[in-house]
Amino acid sequence: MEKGLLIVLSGPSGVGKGTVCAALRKRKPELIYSISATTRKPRQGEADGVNYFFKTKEEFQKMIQNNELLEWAEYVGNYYGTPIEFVKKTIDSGEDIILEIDVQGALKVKEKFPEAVYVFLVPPSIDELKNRIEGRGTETADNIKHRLSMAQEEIELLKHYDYAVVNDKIDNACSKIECIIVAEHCKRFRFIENKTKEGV
Ligand SMILES: Nc1ncnc2c1ncn2[C@@H]1O[C@H](COP(=O)(O)OP(=O)(O)OP(=O)(O)O)[C@@H](O)[C@H]1O
Ligand SMILES: Nc1nc2c(ncn2[C@@H]2O[C@H](COP(=O)(O)O)[C@@H](O)[C@H]2O)c(=O)[nH]1
Repeated sequence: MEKGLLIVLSGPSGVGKGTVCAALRKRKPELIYSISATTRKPRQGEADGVNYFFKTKEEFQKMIQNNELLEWAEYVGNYYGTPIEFVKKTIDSGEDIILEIDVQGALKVKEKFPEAVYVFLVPPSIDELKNRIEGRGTETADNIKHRLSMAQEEIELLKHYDYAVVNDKIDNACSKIECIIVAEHCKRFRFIENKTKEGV
């Protein structure tokens, strides 16, 4: 059976990754979303097991020690990581899964899964990124400053990605990601062709 795609979506904080994923969920309900573990405190309206698995630092360290994470990173004073079991199970069953993670984490995934699909969500401008993260109203002024300074460094790592999608309008960004998924499935013919040649 053909394996599912592992799609890694990154981009600076506030660019709209969560918003675009929420819209994609409605447009493409068959796509599976990985739920990350984090030591960050839940924001208003966030629920354990829905937005994140909220962990203490000790619980998170245990997950690292037990090799339960595909990747993990420290971001603005908190830990974030992707539980590996669910990702493996999903792709092995032939379903596509999307990881919404930061750039450091994405580059770690790339070391283990170079064949995954790496998509960078780009803000229309730095001013708009600032407006969005401020407008969301979830972070303190200091935290926003830190996130925006990370954004400058993260955008320089765009060259490691397969695709750049500008999140100007949510529908445009979703359409482009849907096109990428279709294209990547069509590209898998190379893999099938090689297997046929090898007589597998
Ligand atoms: N295309 C868009 N146009 C205008 N506003 C947008 C757009 N996409 C997202 N936003 C707004 O920008 C803010 C940040 O979006 P969101 O929380 O999805 O970002 P994020 O990249 O997931 O951030 P983080 O990495 O911090 O979780 C939200 O208030 C959201 O409503
Ligand atoms: N490396 C990882 N980064 C992750 C993961 N889950 C989320 N994130 C990223 O962290 C920042 C901050 O998120 P926030 O919810 O506090 O705003 C953002 O860029 C997320 O995409 C993960 O499992 N690994």
